[in-house]
Amino acid sequence: MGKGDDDLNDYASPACLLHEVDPAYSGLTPPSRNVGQNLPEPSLMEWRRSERARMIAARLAMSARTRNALARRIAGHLDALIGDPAGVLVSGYWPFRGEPDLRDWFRDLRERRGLAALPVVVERGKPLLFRLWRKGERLERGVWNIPVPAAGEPVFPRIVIAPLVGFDAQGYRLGYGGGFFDRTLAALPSSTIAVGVGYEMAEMPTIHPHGFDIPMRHIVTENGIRSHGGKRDRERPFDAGPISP
Ligand SMILES: Nc1nc2c(c(=O)[nH]1)N(C=O)[C@@H](CNc1ccc(C(=O)N[C@@H](CCC(=O)O)C(=O)O)cc1)CN2
Ligand SMILES: Nc1ncnc2c1ncn2[C@@H]1O[C@H](COP(=O)(O)OP(=O)(O)OP(=O)(O)O)[C@@H](O)[C@H]1O
Repeated sequence: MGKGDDDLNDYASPACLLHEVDPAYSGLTPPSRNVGQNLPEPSLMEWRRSERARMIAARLAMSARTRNALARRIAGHLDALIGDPAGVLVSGYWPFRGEPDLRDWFRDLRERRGLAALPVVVERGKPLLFRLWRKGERLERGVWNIPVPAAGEPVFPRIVIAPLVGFDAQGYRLGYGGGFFDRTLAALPSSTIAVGVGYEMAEMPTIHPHGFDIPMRHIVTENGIRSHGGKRDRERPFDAGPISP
């Protein structure tokens, strides 16, 4: 995808070498044997760690060209989901470790009078805050070197787009393991619409959700939209209709 006014070019060095770990190395129980069971806490943590490594390695194994093609398809589904973005505040993310690059889509959203925001890590163990991400916004490197708006009052997105490492059939999202989006969604009004975004290959039978894991209202991959907001949505998982403002 193209470079823009707010591009930081060398941001993308991975914050860790997780993607180089061979999942077979961990020797953990395969996920299919654990579906529907309550794993003891330490082994669940270990299992999540190895699943993260496996998922990140798999997406980084795709070429940048393939990832960009998938990101364009994801962007098309986001358009169908959100409809007219005018006046709607949507939080996004600055892509790293092979996440779908939706920066062009966010630029386009702003051109259609939508408002974009980026998450800021305040501190480990605390909710994220969001700052407006306007055209020409000055970005600085935040925690883990992720670019964040350098200044601005906190804003409260109506739609939170959460990049995912894995997702399951219930709409639960596996992230990088900081618990940031769970804490953040718990702190935001319940009217906030959480949209998990990732590649179809990130689907897993279950992430073995904890009590604190908050399911996404929608999961968007290159294949379409899965909605988990209500009974009717669940019956028509690929026909969610636009989100009304
Ligand atoms: N592009 C993008 N930006 C984002 C997120 C995201 O998922 N994607 N976040 C979504 O939350 C927040 C950052 N979350 C992160 C959480 C953990 C690590 C990380 O590197 N963690 C350590 C291990 C941490 C631990 O286990 O305690 C590591 O992998 O080495 C990086 C970012 C805010 N910005
Ligand atoms: N609402 C919460 N309140 C307190 N602790 C939480 C909350 N949500 C998550 N945590 C803590 O965060 C840790 C990581 O959670 P989890 O494995 O779900 O992260 P993740 O969803 O993969 O990461 P992220 O959201 O940062 O991408 C958990 O072990 C838990 O202790």
